[in-house]
Amino acid sequence: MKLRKIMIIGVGNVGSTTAYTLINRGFCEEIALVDLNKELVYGHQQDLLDAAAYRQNMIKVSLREATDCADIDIAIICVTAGIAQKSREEELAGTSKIVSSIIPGMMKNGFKGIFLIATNPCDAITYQVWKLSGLPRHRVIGTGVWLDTMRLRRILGETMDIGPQSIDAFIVGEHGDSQFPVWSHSSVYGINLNHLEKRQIDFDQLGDKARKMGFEIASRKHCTEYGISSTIAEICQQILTNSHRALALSCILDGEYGYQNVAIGVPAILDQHGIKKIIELDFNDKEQQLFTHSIHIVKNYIKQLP
Ligand SMILES: NC(=O)C1=CN([C@@H]2O[C@H](COP(=O)(O)OP(=O)(O)OC[C@H]3O[C@@H](n4cnc5c(N)ncnc54)[C@H](O)[C@@H]3O)[C@@H](O)[C@H]2O)C=CC1
Ligand SMILES: CC(=O)C(=O)O
Repeated sequence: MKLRKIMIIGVGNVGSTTAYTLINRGFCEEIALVDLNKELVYGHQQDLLDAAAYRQNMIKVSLREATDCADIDIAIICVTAGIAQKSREEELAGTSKIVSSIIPGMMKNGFKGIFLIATNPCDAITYQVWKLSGLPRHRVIGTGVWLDTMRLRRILGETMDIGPQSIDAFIVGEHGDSQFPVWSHSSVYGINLNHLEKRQIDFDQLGDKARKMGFEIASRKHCTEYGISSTIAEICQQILTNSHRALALSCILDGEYGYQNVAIGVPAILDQHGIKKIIELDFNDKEQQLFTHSIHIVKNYIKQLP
């Protein structure tokens, strides 16, 4: 049986918590850590190995260079030169420079897996990794708006006293300020949310709360790590188990929704090869306008890539 191997590039708050989450979920056999800060990454490796010792299955936690990647199934990008404090766009110049210095070397050294990007601004960096890698688009995926979607489901769940897993609401667009919830397609057991709680709930306010949650958290603890790490682990698990589940991810569009040459958050089905199919939603007029606006925002970031 082939061992499943995940590489984490950038082992700071997000990378180290992702490694810990992967260990506790137990569906891969090796987690390869890559970071410029050799002391930090050695410390994380030893601590993570202590945690892995509690598992029934053998999980190797290795230290590697990004170029040592020919046997890796999924490479997670969570590097940064400094995390954003107000808008994810603040990171564009710094993170795109780091990404340019990493991806070509990986491709030269035979990377054959799937890239999963969490680094911000997530959609633009997903596009950059796709361009630099030359991989088919189904093998380059951004975490996109899946975290925002889970935040929305969590907030709705608290308000409606229903478990988040039973709420089929989701967000599309940029992982940033121009994202929006698709209320026209949001339901509980097939009952549209607008019908279910028409008078009691201010849906726009809840959507706004989900959109701002990242900075609500970061303003208090400087970073967000637990939510995104569960998001990353969830996406890896769906890929490595060939689940065919649909999540709202940053995908490279090639004609879907009438756009191409852009990465944006849309629902997509995941299988062992990455994105199997992008689901095209029938937006109402307002949603279509919001989506077009979000596309323009991301395209503007893409123009600024090196
Ligand atoms: N997509 C999402 O929903 C979320 C995205 N993020 C993003 O994730 C990224 C990471 O955030 P944190 O972990 O909090 O930052 P951090 O500063 O704690 O970690 C970044 C790590 O990258 C390493 N690094 C920098 N350049 C490198 C290179 N060339 N090669 C290898 N490692 C390198 C640093 O040494 C550091 O350990 C940021 O872009 C942040 O905005 C964070 C939370 C949620
Ligand atoms: C930092 C970030 O992108 C988030 O927590 O949503």
